[in-house]
Amino acid sequence: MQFPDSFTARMQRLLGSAYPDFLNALQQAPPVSIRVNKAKTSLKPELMPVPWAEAGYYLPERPLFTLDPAIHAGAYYVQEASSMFVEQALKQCVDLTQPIHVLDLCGAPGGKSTHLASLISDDSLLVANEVIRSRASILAENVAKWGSGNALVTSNDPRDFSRLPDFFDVMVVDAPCSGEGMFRKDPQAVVEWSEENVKLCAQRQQRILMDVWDALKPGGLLIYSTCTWNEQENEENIAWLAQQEGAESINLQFDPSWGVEQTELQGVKGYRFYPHRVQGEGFFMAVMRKQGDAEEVIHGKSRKKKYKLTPAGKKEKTLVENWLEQPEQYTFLQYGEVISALPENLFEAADEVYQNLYVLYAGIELAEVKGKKLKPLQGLALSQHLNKDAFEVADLNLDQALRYLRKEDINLGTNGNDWLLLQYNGLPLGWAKQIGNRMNNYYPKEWRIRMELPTDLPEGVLKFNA
Ligand SMILES: C[S@@+](CC[C@H](N)C(=O)[O-])C[C@H]1O[C@@H](n2cnc3c(N)ncnc32)[C@H](O)[C@@H]1O
Repeated sequence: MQFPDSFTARMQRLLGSAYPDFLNALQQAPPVSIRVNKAKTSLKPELMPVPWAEAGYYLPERPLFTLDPAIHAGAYYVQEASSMFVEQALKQCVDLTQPIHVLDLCGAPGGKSTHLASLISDDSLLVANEVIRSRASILAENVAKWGSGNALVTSNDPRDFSRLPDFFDVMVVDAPCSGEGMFRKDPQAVVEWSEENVKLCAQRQQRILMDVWDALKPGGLLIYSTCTWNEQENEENIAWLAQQEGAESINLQFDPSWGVEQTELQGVKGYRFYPHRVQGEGFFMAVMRKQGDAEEVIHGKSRKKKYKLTPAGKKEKTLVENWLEQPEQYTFLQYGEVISALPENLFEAADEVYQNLYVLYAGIELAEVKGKKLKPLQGLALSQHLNKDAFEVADLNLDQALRYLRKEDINLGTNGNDWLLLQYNGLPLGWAKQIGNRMNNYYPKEWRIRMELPTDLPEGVLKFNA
């Protein structure tokens, strides 16, 4: 792999005598890692753990993930290991037992959003945002598959968040960057790299940070990250923010054997990931605390009386209530034909988000009203809070599961007129409607597997027991 001269010169300056090791690591195959959804599976895989992430594991090789139904069920997410370091910032700096408001500003495809969803409490709110609409749909899909039920997926420009002053306790800005850390995984990133682009990225990152800063509560935490190594987009930007806003740099504690490199510029600390030191791609992260006292801001106090969210009708609520475990913890909402559920304590905060942002997906989408009947929705099938006992459930083998996920007609030899929840290894995949001895496949068209199935189907990536 040939790198631009100025990139090489900078990396030589940054790494000194370790530069040949770095170069050598860039020629190796990138490690493959996943993060397991512990709310969906009790499995502890016999795999090497990612040291800084409780549910992170390395795989010995890259399987054909598409052919593993468990990934479609949201039982795990394929995520680059270095970026799982965000977990350390959350665990070390935030009381995760308390209800908090968290923003993942640059969210698609959803690695950090699904990770955050696993770390925060059920009564905390996650706003997973992605400005680019087509990418926001992918984010919504991954958030729905993860199934936490306390996330809102929005598609807004960072500047729109100024409409929510002092709203978030934690903000993750995983900024669009020049992508040097992805050179090994994505040769196109090398082609697109230039000093000019580094400069443009750094300026755009400053703009993004300024645009969202007001939405962070006094005393709130900013987790800033990029997948690049140049200082302009990393330490220099964070030092600039500290100077502009008087934000305090937060120091993280970790085992030196992890290989994470700590840097400091003007008293501001950053954490660097290099492929010759960690099993992961290039990554940078810094943690800052906004000045002020968090106690000054009271959550959930709405200044307005008129809500945008509409509670579901009594009749509809009664019909869907037992579809969730612990329904008493939810408020049931209806917009148009869709009935959804949100943790009850999040109603005010979610309404505030609805008043000010474009919301694509919210909470648990439970059902669509079809005349006098209700059609269960995909969000319910994949929810961590689904009450399976409320439905007729059918187990699929690997071949049937993949055909179902391809949206093919499958025949299980059943007879009836009910909705069927289809599952693989105990993991719900979606719905089918029985019509006598036929069955209609209700898997979402946009999510379907498009590849042809091989004749020899591989085993799943992991043996999941739900
Ligand atoms: C590094 S990626 C995010 C990866 C994601 N956090 C994850 O863990 O899966 C950066 C994201 O920022 C989005 N983006 C691009 N321009 C942006 C802008 N001006 N403001 C905010 N986000 C932007 C990109 O579309 C992209 O999805």
